[in-house]
Amino acid sequence: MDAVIEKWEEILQTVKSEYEVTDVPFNTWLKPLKVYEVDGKLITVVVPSEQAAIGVNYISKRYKIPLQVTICVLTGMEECEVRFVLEKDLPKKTEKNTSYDKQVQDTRYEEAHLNPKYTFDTFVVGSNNKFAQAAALAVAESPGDTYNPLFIYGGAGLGKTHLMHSIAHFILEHDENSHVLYVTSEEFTNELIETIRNGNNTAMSKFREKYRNIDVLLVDDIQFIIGKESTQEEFFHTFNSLHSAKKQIIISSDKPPKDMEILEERFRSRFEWGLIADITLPDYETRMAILHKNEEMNGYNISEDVIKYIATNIKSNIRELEGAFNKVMAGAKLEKKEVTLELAEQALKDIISPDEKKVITPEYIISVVAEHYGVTPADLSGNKRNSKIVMPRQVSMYLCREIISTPLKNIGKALGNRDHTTVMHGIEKIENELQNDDNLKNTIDILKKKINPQG
Ligand SMILES: Nc1ncnc2c1ncn2[C@@H]1O[C@H](COP(=O)(O)OP(=O)(O)OP(=O)(O)O)[C@@H](O)[C@H]1O
Repeated sequence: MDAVIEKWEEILQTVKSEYEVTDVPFNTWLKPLKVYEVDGKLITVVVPSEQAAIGVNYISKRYKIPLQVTICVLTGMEECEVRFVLEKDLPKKTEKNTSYDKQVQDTRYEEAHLNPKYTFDTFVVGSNNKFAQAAALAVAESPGDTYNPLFIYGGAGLGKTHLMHSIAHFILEHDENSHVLYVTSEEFTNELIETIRNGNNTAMSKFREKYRNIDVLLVDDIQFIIGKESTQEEFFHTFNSLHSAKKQIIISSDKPPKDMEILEERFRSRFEWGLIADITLPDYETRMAILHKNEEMNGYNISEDVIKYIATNIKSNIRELEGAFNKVMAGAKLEKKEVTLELAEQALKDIISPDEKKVITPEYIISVVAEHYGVTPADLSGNKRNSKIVMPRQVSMYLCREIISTPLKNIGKALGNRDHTTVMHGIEKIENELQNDDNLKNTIDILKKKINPQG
Protein backbone atom coordinates (compact mmCIF):
# COMPACT_ATOMS: atom_id res chain seq x y z
CA MET A 1 0.00 0.00 0.00
CA ASP A 2 2.76 2.36 0.98
CA ALA A 3 4.50 1.91 -2.35
CA VAL A 4 1.52 3.24 -4.33
CA ILE A 5 1.11 6.22 -2.02
CA GLU A 6 4.79 6.92 -1.75
CA LYS A 7 5.25 6.79 -5.51
CA TRP A 8 1.98 8.48 -6.42
CA GLU A 9 3.62 11.66 -7.73
CA GLU A 10 6.05 9.62 -9.78
CA ILE A 11 3.19 7.43 -11.09
CA LEU A 12 1.31 10.51 -12.29
CA GLN A 13 4.41 12.03 -13.86
CA THR A 14 5.19 8.76 -15.61
CA VAL A 15 1.69 8.54 -17.06
CA LYS A 16 2.18 12.12 -18.24
CA SER A 17 5.43 11.39 -20.04
CA GLU A 18 4.75 7.85 -21.26
CA TYR A 19 1.28 8.62 -22.60
CA GLU A 20 2.20 12.12 -23.80
CA VAL A 21 -0.38 13.92 -21.71
CA THR A 22 0.13 17.65 -22.20
CA ASP A 23 0.06 20.21 -19.37
CA VAL A 24 -3.57 21.30 -19.49
CA PRO A 25 -5.18 17.83 -19.34
CA PHE A 26 -2.55 16.72 -16.85
CA ASN A 27 -3.26 19.63 -14.51
CA THR A 28 -7.00 19.27 -14.95
CA TRP A 29 -7.48 15.51 -14.63
CA LEU A 30 -4.43 13.77 -13.27
CA LYS A 31 -2.72 16.13 -10.89
CA PRO A 32 -5.70 16.51 -8.50
CA LEU A 33 -6.12 12.72 -8.07
CA LYS A 34 -5.29 11.28 -4.65
CA VAL A 35 -5.08 7.71 -3.43
CA TYR A 36 -7.75 7.04 -0.81
CA GLU A 37 -6.82 3.47 0.01
CA VAL A 38 -5.18 0.35 -1.32
CA ASP A 39 -6.94 -2.86 -0.41
CA GLY A 40 -5.11 -5.81 -1.85
CA LYS A 41 -5.05 -5.12 -5.57
CA LEU A 42 -7.95 -2.65 -5.44
CA ILE A 43 -6.80 0.96 -5.45
CA THR A 44 -9.38 3.64 -4.67
CA VAL A 45 -8.54 7.01 -6.17
CA VAL A 46 -10.35 10.19 -5.20
CA VAL A 47 -11.58 12.64 -7.85
CA PRO A 48 -12.33 16.22 -6.66
CA SER A 49 -16.06 16.84 -6.16
CA GLU A 50 -16.06 19.82 -8.58
CA GLN A 51 -15.46 17.38 -11.42
CA ALA A 52 -18.70 15.50 -10.71
CA ALA A 53 -20.32 16.19 -14.05
CA ILE A 54 -17.77 14.49 -16.23
CA GLY A 55 -14.81 13.72 -14.03
CA VAL A 56 -15.23 10.15 -12.91
CA ASN A 57 -16.45 8.72 -16.20
CA TYR A 58 -14.01 10.60 -18.35
CA ILE A 59 -10.98 9.96 -16.17
CA SER A 60 -11.90 6.33 -15.91
CA LYS A 61 -12.24 5.93 -19.66
CA ARG A 62 -9.10 7.85 -20.55
CA TYR A 63 -6.64 7.18 -17.73
CA LYS A 64 -7.61 4.00 -15.92
CA ILE A 65 -5.50 1.66 -18.02
CA PRO A 66 -2.44 3.95 -18.19
CA LEU A 67 -2.59 4.31 -14.40
CA GLN A 68 -2.93 0.55 -13.82
CA VAL A 69 -0.04 -0.25 -16.13
CA THR A 70 2.20 2.41 -14.59
CA ILE A 71 1.36 1.39 -11.02
CA CYS A 72 2.33 -2.21 -11.79
CA VAL A 73 5.56 -1.16 -13.46
CA LEU A 74 6.64 1.23 -10.73
CA THR A 75 5.57 -0.70 -7.64
CA GLY A 76 6.15 -4.24 -8.80
CA MET A 77 2.49 -5.25 -8.18
CA GLU A 78 1.52 -8.07 -10.50
CA GLU A 79 -1.94 -6.70 -11.19
CA CYS A 80 -4.17 -3.98 -9.85
CA GLU A 81 -7.59 -2.46 -10.35
CA VAL A 82 -8.05 1.30 -10.06
CA ARG A 83 -11.48 2.52 -8.94
CA PHE A 84 -12.41 6.22 -9.02
CA VAL A 85 -14.64 7.81 -6.38
CA LEU A 86 -15.84 11.38 -6.05
CA GLU A 87 -14.57 13.07 -2.92
CA LYS A 88 -18.11 13.78 -1.73
CA ASP A 89 -19.07 10.11 -2.05
CA LEU A 90 -16.27 8.82 0.14
CA PRO A 91 -17.57 6.69 3.00
CA LYS A 92 -18.01 8.69 6.19
CA LYS A 93 -15.17 7.85 8.49
CA THR A 94 -15.14 7.95 12.23
CA GLU A 95 -11.43 7.51 12.29
CA LYS A 96 -9.20 9.50 10.03
CA ASN A 97 -7.70 7.73 7.07
CA THR A 98 -4.22 8.88 7.81
CA SER A 99 -2.57 8.34 4.45
CA TYR A 100 -5.31 10.14 2.54
CA ASP A 101 -5.39 12.98 5.06
CA LYS A 102 -1.63 13.18 4.85
CA GLN A 103 -1.85 13.64 1.10
CA VAL A 104 -4.47 16.36 1.51
CA GLN A 105 -2.30 17.95 4.18
CA ASP A 106 0.74 17.66 1.91
CA THR A 107 -1.16 19.45 -0.83
CA ARG A 108 -1.54 22.42 1.48
CA TYR A 109 2.22 22.39 2.02
CA GLU A 110 2.84 21.88 -1.67
CA GLU A 111 0.56 24.77 -2.58
CA ALA A 112 2.45 27.00 -0.17
CA HIS A 113 5.70 26.25 -2.10
CA LEU A 114 7.96 25.63 0.87
CA ASN A 115 11.35 24.08 1.37
CA PRO A 116 10.81 21.42 4.06
CA LYS A 117 14.26 22.12 5.50
CA TYR A 118 13.59 25.77 6.24
CA THR A 119 11.96 25.73 9.68
CA PHE A 120 12.50 27.54 12.98
CA ASP A 121 14.11 24.35 14.29
CA THR A 122 16.91 24.47 11.76
CA PHE A 123 17.37 28.25 11.94
CA VAL A 124 20.37 29.16 14.08
CA VAL A 125 19.78 32.29 16.13
CA GLY A 126 22.70 34.67 16.56
CA SER A 127 23.22 38.32 17.29
CA ASN A 128 22.81 39.10 13.58
CA ASN A 129 19.27 37.75 13.30
CA LYS A 130 17.89 37.64 16.85
CA PHE A 131 15.46 40.46 16.32
CA ALA A 132 14.24 39.20 12.94
CA GLN A 133 13.78 35.68 14.32
CA ALA A 134 11.77 36.98 17.31
CA ALA A 135 9.60 39.12 15.02
CA ALA A 136 9.08 36.15 12.70
CA LEU A 137 8.02 33.92 15.56
CA ALA A 138 5.61 36.55 16.91
CA VAL A 139 4.01 36.84 13.48
CA ALA A 140 3.84 33.06 13.12
CA GLU A 141 2.11 32.77 16.47
CA SER A 142 -0.54 35.35 15.74
CA PRO A 143 -0.71 36.08 12.02
CA GLY A 144 -2.55 39.20 10.92
CA ASP A 145 -2.58 40.45 14.45
CA THR A 146 0.66 41.88 15.64
CA TYR A 147 2.93 43.18 12.95
CA ASN A 148 1.45 43.59 9.51
CA PRO A 149 3.28 43.62 7.21
CA LEU A 150 6.48 42.09 8.50
CA PHE A 151 9.29 43.42 6.34
CA ILE A 152 12.56 41.46 6.54
CA TYR A 153 15.64 42.82 4.82
CA GLY A 154 19.31 41.93 4.50
CA GLY A 155 22.06 41.01 2.06
CA ALA A 156 22.18 37.93 -0.16
CA GLY A 157 22.28 34.51 1.44
CA LEU A 158 21.74 35.66 5.02
CA GLY A 159 18.60 33.69 5.82
CA LYS A 160 15.58 35.80 4.75
CA THR A 161 14.00 33.02 2.73
CA HIS A 162 14.72 30.48 5.45
CA LEU A 163 12.97 32.67 8.01
CA MET A 164 9.97 33.31 5.77
CA HIS A 165 9.49 29.60 5.14
CA SER A 166 9.80 28.99 8.89
CA ILE A 167 6.86 31.30 9.51
CA ALA A 168 4.81 29.56 6.83
CA HIS A 169 5.59 26.07 8.19
CA PHE A 170 4.70 27.14 11.69
CA ILE A 171 1.33 28.56 10.63
CA LEU A 172 0.45 25.52 8.51
CA GLU A 173 1.29 23.21 11.39
CA HIS A 174 -0.64 25.12 13.99
CA ASP A 175 -3.73 26.06 12.02
CA GLU A 176 -5.04 23.37 9.75
CA ASN A 177 -7.47 25.72 8.03
CA SER A 178 -4.95 28.36 7.19
CA HIS A 179 -4.06 29.03 3.56
CA VAL A 180 -0.53 30.16 3.09
CA LEU A 181 1.21 31.15 -0.11
CA TYR A 182 4.92 31.83 -0.59
CA VAL A 183 6.06 33.33 -3.89
CA THR A 184 9.12 35.11 -5.11
CA SER A 185 8.36 38.46 -6.67
CA GLU A 186 9.60 36.92 -9.92
CA GLU A 187 6.90 34.22 -9.73
CA PHE A 188 4.28 36.84 -8.96
CA THR A 189 5.40 38.91 -11.96
CA ASN A 190 5.60 35.98 -14.34
CA GLU A 191 2.19 34.72 -13.34
CA LEU A 192 0.75 38.16 -13.88
CA ILE A 193 2.44 38.50 -17.29
CA GLU A 194 0.95 35.14 -18.25
CA THR A 195 -2.51 36.18 -17.03
CA ILE A 196 -2.41 39.47 -18.91
CA ARG A 197 -1.22 37.68 -22.03
CA ASN A 198 -4.21 35.36 -21.86
CA GLY A 199 -6.19 38.55 -22.05
CA ASN A 200 -9.45 37.34 -20.60
CA ASN A 201 -11.36 38.34 -17.51
CA THR A 202 -11.66 34.83 -16.17
CA ALA A 203 -7.90 34.45 -16.01
CA MET A 204 -7.57 37.78 -14.23
CA SER A 205 -10.31 36.92 -11.75
CA LYS A 206 -8.60 33.62 -11.05
CA PHE A 207 -5.31 35.36 -10.43
CA ARG A 208 -6.96 37.78 -8.02
CA GLU A 209 -8.92 35.06 -6.31
CA LYS A 210 -5.71 33.13 -5.78
CA TYR A 211 -3.83 36.01 -4.20
CA ARG A 212 -6.64 37.64 -2.29
CA ASN A 213 -8.32 34.58 -0.79
CA ILE A 214 -5.46 33.44 1.38
CA ASP A 215 -4.60 34.02 5.00
CA VAL A 216 -0.89 34.55 4.71
CA LEU A 217 1.05 35.88 1.73
CA LEU A 218 4.84 35.82 1.71
CA VAL A 219 6.61 37.65 -1.10
CA ASP A 220 10.37 37.15 -1.36
CA ASP A 221 12.77 39.64 -2.99
CA ILE A 222 10.23 42.41 -3.47
CA GLN A 223 13.00 44.66 -4.87
CA PHE A 224 12.60 42.95 -8.23
CA ILE A 225 9.12 44.34 -8.87
CA ILE A 226 10.16 47.92 -8.47
CA GLY A 227 9.80 49.80 -11.70
CA LYS A 228 7.54 47.14 -13.24
CA GLU A 229 4.38 49.17 -13.63
CA SER A 230 1.60 46.62 -13.95
CA THR A 231 3.12 44.24 -11.40
CA GLN A 232 3.45 47.06 -8.90
CA GLU A 233 -0.13 48.10 -9.48
CA GLU A 234 -1.48 44.58 -9.02
CA PHE A 235 0.66 43.99 -5.96
CA PHE A 236 -0.55 47.28 -4.48
CA HIS A 237 -4.19 46.14 -4.72
CA THR A 238 -3.35 42.65 -3.46
CA PHE A 239 -1.60 44.23 -0.49
CA ASN A 240 -4.51 46.54 0.31
CA SER A 241 -7.09 43.84 -0.03
CA LEU A 242 -5.23 41.41 2.26
CA HIS A 243 -4.25 44.05 4.77
CA SER A 244 -7.73 45.43 5.17
CA ALA A 245 -9.01 41.89 5.70
CA LYS A 246 -6.38 41.49 8.45
CA LYS A 247 -4.53 38.83 6.52
CA GLN A 248 -0.82 38.57 7.20
CA ILE A 249 1.71 39.84 4.66
CA ILE A 250 5.42 39.12 4.92
CA ILE A 251 7.87 40.72 2.55
CA SER A 252 11.60 40.42 2.07
CA SER A 253 14.02 42.68 0.32
CA ASP A 254 17.71 43.40 0.06
CA LYS A 255 17.25 46.90 1.54
CA PRO A 256 14.94 48.69 3.99
CA PRO A 257 12.08 50.67 2.39
CA LYS A 258 13.75 53.99 3.12
CA ASP A 259 16.79 53.02 1.04
CA MET A 260 14.87 51.63 -1.93
CA GLU A 261 15.56 54.46 -4.29
CA ILE A 262 12.79 54.35 -6.84
CA LEU A 263 10.12 52.98 -4.56
CA GLU A 264 6.89 54.97 -4.81
CA GLU A 265 5.78 56.68 -1.64
CA ARG A 266 2.53 54.68 -1.42
CA PHE A 267 4.60 51.46 -1.12
CA ARG A 268 7.16 52.93 1.20
CA SER A 269 4.53 54.02 3.67
CA ARG A 270 2.71 50.66 3.52
CA PHE A 271 5.88 48.67 3.98
CA GLU A 272 6.56 50.74 7.07
CA TRP A 273 3.10 50.16 8.59
CA GLY A 274 4.10 47.02 10.42
CA LEU A 275 7.51 45.96 11.60
CA ILE A 276 10.83 46.17 9.82
CA ALA A 277 13.50 43.68 10.84
CA ASP A 278 16.98 43.27 9.44
CA ILE A 279 19.41 40.41 9.22
CA THR A 280 23.06 41.39 9.18
CA LEU A 281 26.29 39.47 8.67
CA PRO A 282 26.74 36.58 11.08
CA ASP A 283 29.54 36.89 13.62
CA TYR A 284 32.13 34.17 14.19
CA GLU A 285 30.11 32.38 16.90
CA THR A 286 27.01 32.26 14.70
CA ARG A 287 29.02 30.96 11.76
CA MET A 288 30.45 28.23 13.99
CA ALA A 289 26.96 27.38 15.26
CA ILE A 290 25.59 27.16 11.71
CA LEU A 291 28.41 24.84 10.66
CA HIS A 292 27.85 22.67 13.72
CA LYS A 293 24.16 22.49 12.91
CA ASN A 294 25.01 21.37 9.37
CA GLU A 295 27.38 18.78 10.76
CA GLU A 296 24.71 17.47 13.13
CA MET A 297 21.95 17.41 10.52
CA ASN A 298 24.11 15.43 8.11
CA GLY A 299 25.36 13.05 10.78
CA TYR A 300 29.03 14.01 10.30
CA ASN A 301 31.73 14.20 12.90
CA ILE A 302 34.32 16.71 11.77
CA SER A 303 37.39 17.97 13.56
CA GLU A 304 36.97 21.34 15.22
CA ASP A 305 40.01 22.70 13.33
CA VAL A 306 38.19 22.29 10.04
CA ILE A 307 35.01 23.95 11.27
CA LYS A 308 37.04 26.84 12.66
CA TYR A 309 38.95 27.17 9.40
CA ILE A 310 35.74 27.52 7.39
CA ALA A 311 34.08 29.86 9.93
CA THR A 312 37.17 32.08 10.05
CA ASN A 313 37.49 32.41 6.31
CA ILE A 314 33.94 32.61 4.96
CA LYS A 315 32.30 35.63 6.48
CA SER A 316 30.00 37.36 4.12
CA ASN A 317 27.20 34.97 3.33
CA ILE A 318 25.66 31.88 4.91
CA ARG A 319 24.95 30.32 1.54
CA GLU A 320 28.69 30.50 0.79
CA LEU A 321 29.46 29.16 4.25
CA GLU A 322 27.27 26.11 3.59
CA GLY A 323 28.69 25.82 0.06
CA ALA A 324 32.23 25.70 1.45
CA PHE A 325 31.23 23.09 4.01
CA ASN A 326 29.64 20.93 1.31
CA LYS A 327 32.67 21.32 -0.92
CA VAL A 328 34.98 20.02 1.80
CA MET A 329 32.69 17.05 2.46
CA ALA A 330 32.40 16.30 -1.25
CA GLY A 331 36.20 16.51 -1.62
CA ALA A 332 36.68 13.99 1.19
CA LYS A 333 34.09 11.63 -0.26
CA LEU A 334 35.56 11.83 -3.74
CA GLU A 335 39.08 11.15 -2.59
CA LYS A 336 37.90 8.67 0.05
CA LYS A 337 39.94 10.54 2.68
CA GLU A 338 39.46 11.77 6.23
CA VAL A 339 38.33 15.38 6.58
CA THR A 340 41.55 17.07 7.71
CA LEU A 341 42.55 20.70 7.79
CA GLU A 342 44.89 20.06 4.88
CA LEU A 343 42.10 18.59 2.80
CA ALA A 344 39.83 21.55 3.66
CA GLU A 345 42.52 24.03 2.62
CA GLN A 346 42.98 22.20 -0.65
CA ALA A 347 39.24 21.95 -1.35
CA LEU A 348 38.64 25.62 -0.62
CA LYS A 349 41.70 27.15 -2.23
CA ASP A 350 39.65 28.77 -5.00
CA ILE A 351 37.03 30.16 -2.63
CA ILE A 352 39.21 31.43 0.16
CA SER A 353 41.32 34.22 -1.15
CA PRO A 354 41.34 36.88 1.53
CA ASP A 355 40.77 40.49 0.53
CA GLU A 356 40.42 39.67 -3.11
CA LYS A 357 37.68 41.57 -4.89
CA LYS A 358 34.91 39.30 -6.08
CA VAL A 359 35.27 38.67 -9.81
CA ILE A 360 32.42 37.37 -11.88
CA THR A 361 33.47 34.10 -13.46
CA PRO A 362 31.51 31.66 -15.64
CA GLU A 363 31.47 29.28 -12.64
CA TYR A 364 29.89 31.96 -10.48
CA ILE A 365 27.24 32.70 -13.11
CA ILE A 366 26.48 28.99 -13.44
CA SER A 367 26.08 28.64 -9.68
CA VAL A 368 23.67 31.58 -9.44
CA VAL A 369 21.60 30.30 -12.37
CA ALA A 370 21.55 26.77 -10.93
CA GLU A 371 20.35 27.97 -7.56
CA HIS A 372 17.72 30.18 -9.16
CA TYR A 373 16.23 27.25 -11.06
CA GLY A 374 16.55 24.83 -8.14
CA VAL A 375 19.12 22.56 -9.81
CA THR A 376 22.83 22.02 -9.15
CA PRO A 377 25.86 23.29 -11.13
CA ALA A 378 26.71 19.60 -11.72
CA ASP A 379 23.31 19.15 -13.42
CA LEU A 380 24.13 22.01 -15.77
CA SER A 381 27.51 20.62 -16.76
CA GLY A 382 26.19 17.06 -16.95
CA ASN A 383 24.46 15.21 -19.75
CA LYS A 384 20.81 15.41 -18.74
CA ARG A 385 18.66 16.72 -21.55
CA ASN A 386 15.26 17.35 -19.98
CA SER A 387 13.80 20.84 -20.15
CA LYS A 388 14.28 21.41 -16.40
CA ILE A 389 18.05 21.32 -17.06
CA VAL A 390 18.43 22.39 -20.70
CA MET A 391 16.79 25.77 -20.19
CA PRO A 392 18.98 26.91 -17.26
CA ARG A 393 22.02 25.52 -19.08
CA GLN A 394 21.26 27.71 -22.09
CA VAL A 395 20.48 30.67 -19.83
CA SER A 396 23.94 30.22 -18.25
CA MET A 397 25.54 30.25 -21.70
CA TYR A 398 23.65 33.40 -22.62
CA LEU A 399 24.55 35.22 -19.40
CA CYS A 400 28.25 34.29 -19.56
CA ARG A 401 28.36 35.85 -23.01
CA GLU A 402 26.20 38.84 -22.14
CA ILE A 403 27.68 39.84 -18.77
CA ILE A 404 31.37 38.98 -19.08
CA SER A 405 31.78 38.31 -22.82
CA THR A 406 33.22 34.86 -22.17
CA PRO A 407 34.52 33.23 -25.38
CA LEU A 408 32.26 30.40 -26.60
CA LYS A 409 35.03 27.87 -26.05
CA ASN A 410 35.43 28.82 -22.39
CA ILE A 411 31.69 28.76 -21.78
CA GLY A 412 31.62 25.25 -23.21
CA LYS A 413 34.51 24.25 -20.97
CA ALA A 414 32.79 25.55 -17.84
CA LEU A 415 29.67 23.61 -18.77
CA GLY A 416 31.13 20.13 -19.00
CA ASN A 417 33.33 20.54 -22.09
CA ARG A 418 30.60 21.27 -24.58
CA ASP A 419 31.77 22.34 -28.00
CA HIS A 420 31.42 25.91 -29.21
CA THR A 421 28.62 25.18 -31.72
CA THR A 422 26.43 23.80 -28.92
CA VAL A 423 27.09 26.95 -26.93
CA MET A 424 26.34 29.16 -29.92
CA HIS A 425 23.09 27.30 -30.52
CA GLY A 426 22.13 27.70 -26.83
CA ILE A 427 22.78 31.44 -26.87
CA GLU A 428 20.81 31.92 -30.08
CA LYS A 429 17.93 29.95 -28.67
CA ILE A 430 17.69 32.26 -25.67
CA GLU A 431 18.11 35.38 -27.86
CA ASN A 432 15.22 34.22 -30.05
CA GLU A 433 12.97 33.40 -27.14
CA LEU A 434 13.66 36.76 -25.56
CA GLN A 435 11.95 38.40 -28.57
CA ASN A 436 8.55 37.07 -27.52
CA ASP A 437 8.75 35.70 -24.04
CA ASP A 438 8.19 38.34 -21.37
CA ASN A 439 8.54 35.83 -18.55
CA LEU A 440 12.00 34.89 -19.72
CA LYS A 441 12.88 38.56 -20.09
CA ASN A 442 11.87 39.16 -16.49
CA THR A 443 13.85 36.15 -15.27
CA ILE A 444 16.98 37.20 -17.18
CA ASP A 445 16.64 40.68 -15.78
CA ILE A 446 16.48 39.33 -12.22
CA LEU A 447 19.40 36.97 -12.80
CA LYS A 448 21.55 39.83 -14.07
CA LYS A 449 20.79 41.79 -10.92
CA LYS A 450 21.58 38.77 -8.75
CA ILE A 451 24.89 38.16 -10.50
CA ASN A 452 25.97 41.75 -10.58
CA PRO A 453 23.92 43.89 -8.16
CA GLN A 454 26.03 46.95 -9.02
CA GLY A 455 25.78 46.44 -12.77
N1 LIG B 1 20.41 31.43 10.78
C1 LIG B 1 20.54 30.39 9.93
N2 LIG B 1 20.59 29.14 10.41
C2 LIG B 1 20.74 28.09 9.58
N3 LIG B 1 20.84 28.18 8.24
C3 LIG B 1 20.80 29.42 7.72
C4 LIG B 1 20.63 30.58 8.52
N4 LIG B 1 20.60 31.66 7.73
C5 LIG B 1 20.73 31.21 6.46
N5 LIG B 1 20.85 29.87 6.45
C6 LIG B 1 21.02 29.01 5.26
O1 LIG B 1 21.74 29.75 4.28
C7 LIG B 1 21.23 29.52 2.97
C8 LIG B 1 20.82 30.84 2.34
O2 LIG B 1 19.73 31.39 3.07
P1 LIG B 1 18.47 32.10 2.36
O3 LIG B 1 18.20 31.49 1.03
O4 LIG B 1 17.37 32.11 3.36
O5 LIG B 1 19.06 33.55 2.16
P2 LIG B 1 18.37 34.87 1.58
O6 LIG B 1 18.68 35.93 2.56
O7 LIG B 1 16.94 34.61 1.28
O8 LIG B 1 19.19 35.09 0.25
P3 LIG B 1 18.77 35.82 -1.15
O9 LIG B 1 18.54 37.24 -0.83
O10 LIG B 1 19.99 35.60 -1.99
O11 LIG B 1 17.56 35.13 -1.66
C9 LIG B 1 20.05 28.57 3.15
O12 LIG B 1 20.48 27.25 2.88
C10 LIG B 1 19.68 28.71 4.61
O13 LIG B 1 19.13 27.52 5.15
